[in-house]
Amino acid sequence: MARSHPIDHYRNFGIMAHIDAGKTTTTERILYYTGKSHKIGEVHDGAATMDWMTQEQERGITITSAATTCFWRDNRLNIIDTPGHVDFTIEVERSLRVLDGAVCVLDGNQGVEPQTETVWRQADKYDVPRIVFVNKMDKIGADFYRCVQDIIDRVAGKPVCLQIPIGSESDFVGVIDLIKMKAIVWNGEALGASFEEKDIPADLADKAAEYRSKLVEAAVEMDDAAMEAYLDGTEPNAETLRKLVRTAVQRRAFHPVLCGSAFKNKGVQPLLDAVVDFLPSPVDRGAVEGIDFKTEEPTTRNPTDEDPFSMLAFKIMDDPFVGTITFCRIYSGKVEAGQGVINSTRDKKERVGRMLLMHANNREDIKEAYAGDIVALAGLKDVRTGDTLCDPTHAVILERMEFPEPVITIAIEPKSKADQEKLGLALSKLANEDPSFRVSTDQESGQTILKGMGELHLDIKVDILKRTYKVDANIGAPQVAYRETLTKKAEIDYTHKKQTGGTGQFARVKLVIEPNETGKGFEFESKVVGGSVPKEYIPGVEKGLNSVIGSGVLAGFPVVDVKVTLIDGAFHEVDSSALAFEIASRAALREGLQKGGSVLLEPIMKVEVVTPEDYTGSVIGDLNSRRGQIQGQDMRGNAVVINAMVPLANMFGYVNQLRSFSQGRANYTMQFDHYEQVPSAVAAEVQAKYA
Ligand SMILES: Nc1nc2c(ncn2[C@@H]2O[C@H](COP(=O)(O)OP(=O)(O)OP(=O)(O)O)[C@@H](O)[C@H]2O)c(=O)[nH]1
Repeated sequence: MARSHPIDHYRNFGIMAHIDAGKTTTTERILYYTGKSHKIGEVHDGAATMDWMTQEQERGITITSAATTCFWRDNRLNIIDTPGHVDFTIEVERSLRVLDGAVCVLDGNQGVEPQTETVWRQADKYDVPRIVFVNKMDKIGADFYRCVQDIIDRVAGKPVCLQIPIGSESDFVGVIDLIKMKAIVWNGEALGASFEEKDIPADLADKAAEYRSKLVEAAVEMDDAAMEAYLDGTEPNAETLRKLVRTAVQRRAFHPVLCGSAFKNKGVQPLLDAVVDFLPSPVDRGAVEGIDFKTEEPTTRNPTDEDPFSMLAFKIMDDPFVGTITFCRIYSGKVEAGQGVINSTRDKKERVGRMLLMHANNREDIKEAYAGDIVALAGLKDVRTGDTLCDPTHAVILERMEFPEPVITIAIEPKSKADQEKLGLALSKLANEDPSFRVSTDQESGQTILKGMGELHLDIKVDILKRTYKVDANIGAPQVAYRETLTKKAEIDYTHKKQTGGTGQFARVKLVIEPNETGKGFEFESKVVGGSVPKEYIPGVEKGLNSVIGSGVLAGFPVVDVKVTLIDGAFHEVDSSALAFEIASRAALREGLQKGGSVLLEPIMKVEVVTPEDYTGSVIGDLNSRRGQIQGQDMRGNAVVINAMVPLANMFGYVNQLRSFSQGRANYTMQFDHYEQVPSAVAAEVQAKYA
């Protein structure tokens, strides 16, 4: 079997928008018009096909990112759903990496909203070519031209109109296509309403001419010959004009703007045309960079079927019908169901079992997939988001991923035995889907601890546990993941002796406890000679030490970067046991940590605030009051980017505070940077709270 479409007929693109701008509705209409989704689910009925999970519908944000395949004008479109919330930067960034272009949907009444700013700037960061769709032109207060101006004012974009609207609000009937210089008018508002090409209405002739010149002038900049011809009085024809606009989008020279009303079924077909005409194919995006698995040298993979097979897993989801599915983008080569591949990121063999193509309402089993495809794989063993799967004989690692340390924790306590079982299952699935989410057990209390990157991140996981997995549980308040370490060397000689009838307990250990290199964690070594502590008791010693390492002496936080050496000890023929050595070592280490000047460490976050200039002063003042250290300040487009290091403990509730003093226009992202000693005044407070 051969590929269905040549790779330059592929468009892997995302739709990005502020909440409620109409991303879901637009996607639904695209799926309808491309003929794959025949039953349309309105968002307000809660039946939309892209929003898979109840949590998303209720919160009105799209958390998961799914990919859907459809076809338009003999092109193969893969729509990659992009989430947009600040706490999900990993998912946003992951999906931005695998898509070649994007459609930015604006609410025609609201223009560029705060979240549009966020996603726009993220797309800038990843250099994603994009076109703009001004939606909701039928809505009261819709103003196309204000939206265009907004793109300049708010995000320093370079809008160039390819269409202007005919009518507005309830009189919105269609658009003028400035490339063809024709009116496109829809016959009614019904789904699937037909449309006709007409002459431009007389009252819009001047406006159309004005915007047409702006378009042509911007377009001819892309090509010397076209520019020369234009200066000599010849405008490019429609085909040339489209090519020039395509070049402009690929070079990020400007952002073409279209308009319509997804809800009233107007403007969606021309939007699809624009996706095909202007957004890049995988070929336009060129070779992808990677690292050769064997030589560790930089290498590349070309977007062709002839190059060795490689693909990147960008999203793992739990599907009620087929179990775990892994969404992958194939960058080079081809792959068949049943083929053996290597997960080069983890150096593990895998077999490609079932391969699925996801459409909006159905899934199709496929036997082969090719460069450019986005496929869903069922039944992979151990693949995480960001892993590369490839040809074992030409292995490559496409991306080395580093996930930020999860630094917020909450405790979760299932209410019954049945809940405990459900919880265990659910948590292992969630942890596989999202590498920034981790689970551990508190050794002291036996509680299950969830770790994540932010308050909302964990909030949503808890929501999923309760709703999707029906786990009934008590949830603790979110806490900072503090750590403890020691500052100086200590030597402890400890004897555990107990004599109460029958056999007694006896164990003596001599430990050297010292700071270890940062990042080395806990290390233990036994240097005992001459059998003063017999070998069979060493596991007891280690067990005792580990129990303290999990929960330090200051406030019960894990102890890091400590080296413990057993240098000597003593035992008793009858009274010694592994248990006695465990007890002795435990007590010895606790004493050592006290003597070794234990301190608390706290996570310091690298915070990036992007704000309109007006709020720069307030942002900086506020960060200072949060014990933040400003690292620098820069311009990105017309926004100010402020970088700071701030203790996580002082970042709770930041999102609301920032929104309130910037009218919702400033945004931030943060990620863990390093651990640092808590200043003593603050440490006393923390200890009082947790000890
Ligand atoms: N008047 C009007 N309403 C629209 C249009 N498109 C979408 N809507 C409505 O706007 C609301 C939000 O639309 P969605 O498609 O859910 O927006 P979204 O961007 O996907 O929102 P999230 O999934 O919450 O991020 C819904 O009530 C839609 O019916 C439009 O063209 N005109």
